[in-house]
Amino acid sequence: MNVKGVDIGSGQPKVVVSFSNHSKETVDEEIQGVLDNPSAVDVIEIRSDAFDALSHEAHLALVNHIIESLKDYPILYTYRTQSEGGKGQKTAVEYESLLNSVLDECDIQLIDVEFFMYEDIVDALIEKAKRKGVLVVLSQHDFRDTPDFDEIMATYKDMNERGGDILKLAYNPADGRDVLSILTAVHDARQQLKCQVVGISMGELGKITRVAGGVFGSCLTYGYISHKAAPGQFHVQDLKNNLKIFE
Ligand SMILES: O=C1C[C@@](O)(C(=O)O)C[C@@H](O)[C@@H]1O
Repeated sequence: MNVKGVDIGSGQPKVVVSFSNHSKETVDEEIQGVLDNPSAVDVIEIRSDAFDALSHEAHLALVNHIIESLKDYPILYTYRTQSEGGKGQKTAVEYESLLNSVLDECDIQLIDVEFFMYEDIVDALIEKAKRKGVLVVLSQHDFRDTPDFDEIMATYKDMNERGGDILKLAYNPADGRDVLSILTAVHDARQQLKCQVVGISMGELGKITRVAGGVFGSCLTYGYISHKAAPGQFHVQDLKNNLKIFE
């Protein structure tokens, strides 16, 4: 899948930088960080749950400011709710309405939709994104546990059936076996499903999934420039350097 010249799903996993700690000033710092490291970044993730204090208009204006400043990069819009480990406190109805406005008013290429949101909301957002030509990253996160292998596979399969373009699961491992479970599930999902997949094991224990995930079939890996968006993330420059080992 080619998005603004970035071929997601071929070659090494593409490096997504998460912009996750926002005021207008920190956004500008992060934008500058990308401009200073242009080859370390493939995709920009706007973690807009950090904008909760802003009005609806100011939120959209800040999203558009980032898009305008980084025109050459594919943009992934993500509003991560508190129940999935983000800062977002919006209700399901507010979540749907915000994502609808972003699809209408912002020039994004990818949108993250939380898979375990109400079914009708997820279906409506997928349908609208497809109409607009925006790729859907269906996601699930658990910052406490890793489900067992069969449950992880079942989630990938359900996400595939519901029409996600990229299926992304991120879990917290208790031990090395949990890390292996997600990597094995990434491998098997990639073999069995038509979709692109991402599997992340968070924290120190899971760091290997961020650099070696591509060996098993992960198409994206998330890093940071100024603030980690999740435990275990690498700076994007370190990610790119480490990915070279697997070329
Ligand atoms: O879902 C993901 C992955 C992530 O949680 C990580 O573990 O790197 C970071 C988030 O910003 C992103 O939306």
